[in-house]
Amino acid sequence: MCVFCYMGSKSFLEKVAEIITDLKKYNPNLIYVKIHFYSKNNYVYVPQELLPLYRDVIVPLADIVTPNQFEAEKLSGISINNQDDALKAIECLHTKGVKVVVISSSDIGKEGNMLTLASTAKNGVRECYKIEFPMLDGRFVGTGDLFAACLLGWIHKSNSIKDAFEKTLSTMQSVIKRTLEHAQKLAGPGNKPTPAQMELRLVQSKSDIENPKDTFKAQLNRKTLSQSAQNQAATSLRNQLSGLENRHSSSGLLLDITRGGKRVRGCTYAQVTCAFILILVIMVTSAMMRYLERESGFKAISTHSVVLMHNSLNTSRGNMTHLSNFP
Ligand SMILES: Nc1ncnc2c1ncn2[C@@H]1O[C@H](COP(=O)(O)OP(=O)(O)O)[C@@H](O)[C@H]1O
Ligand SMILES: Cc1ncc(COP(=O)(O)O)c(C=O)c1O
Repeated sequence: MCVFCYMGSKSFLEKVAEIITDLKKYNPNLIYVKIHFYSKNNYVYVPQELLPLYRDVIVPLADIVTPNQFEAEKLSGISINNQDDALKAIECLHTKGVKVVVISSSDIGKEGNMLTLASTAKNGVRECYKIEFPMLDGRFVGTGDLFAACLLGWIHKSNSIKDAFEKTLSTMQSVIKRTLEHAQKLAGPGNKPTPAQMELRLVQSKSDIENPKDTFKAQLNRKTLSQSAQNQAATSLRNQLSGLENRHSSSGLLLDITRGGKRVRGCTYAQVTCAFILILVIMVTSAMMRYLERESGFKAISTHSVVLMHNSLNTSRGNMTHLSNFP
């Protein structure tokens, strides 16, 4: 497993992409998690010009991403104002190839609440859960990191997104409540805690991290994608398919047969066309034979066989036939 978060420079990011690609080649089971990277509370950590690199190179390499609402908007280009928008943004990230998309926080729930969404994509099937809870009054640092770490740990242990999501939320809320209570005690009545006083009470929350309480139940999101989102998803799919066609036409291949990601056989357009013409010629010749036999009383016989070799198509065998005059 491999987790990356904040990277502030283009060359670092490019190197990360290179390393992940290499590591995945050696170990296809490697899980690469892209956690939040960009911003919090509308504050942007990384240079704006890195966004295209994150969006187009880094995210497609990731198995799991855990953006907050603002980052999900930036990565998908979709402004998230309600659950339908959130589903569109999630769909967009899935179509980039990400298997698990979790929006770690958003303000699209009920007034005063935070809403989180966790979605998986397996064989084209989407499973999306949501959990809503009250937003506490305070700015916390490191919550995105803790969220991603807990989620990854539980996905690894239980292999169920629902279970991992519920346990993660339970830990988060325990840690945050403990942190806020402690910070308010330190600050004194009526005072706003300082950022230092708001430092997450991680060590004190060891048991809540190891054994989360059974406090949160994730609801299956029964809301289906709106027509526009479906169209958008279909467009992405079409784009993907056209990308596939381009790849084939650029390699001159019509058909690729792959095993373990490696092309084991391929046919060019020319090869497939030749095969079709040959089949057509054989069918027409044989129909002519039958017709001439019927009309003339002659007998058509096959005198020899010719083996037609076609380099990358399977070897095919066809009969060359001619007419013999029998008394
Ligand atoms: N103000 C808050 N009130 C309640 N929970 C919070 C609050 N801020 C963060 N959290 C918890 O932390 C998790 C991650 O928070 P988020 O704000 O998405 O992190 P980041 O923006 O750092 O990626 C949320 O799912 C939530 O459980
Ligand atoms: C520069 C920087 N600031 C703050 C954070 C903490 O981020 P968050 O509060 O979103 O977990 C990180 C974590 O990656 C970071 O790299």
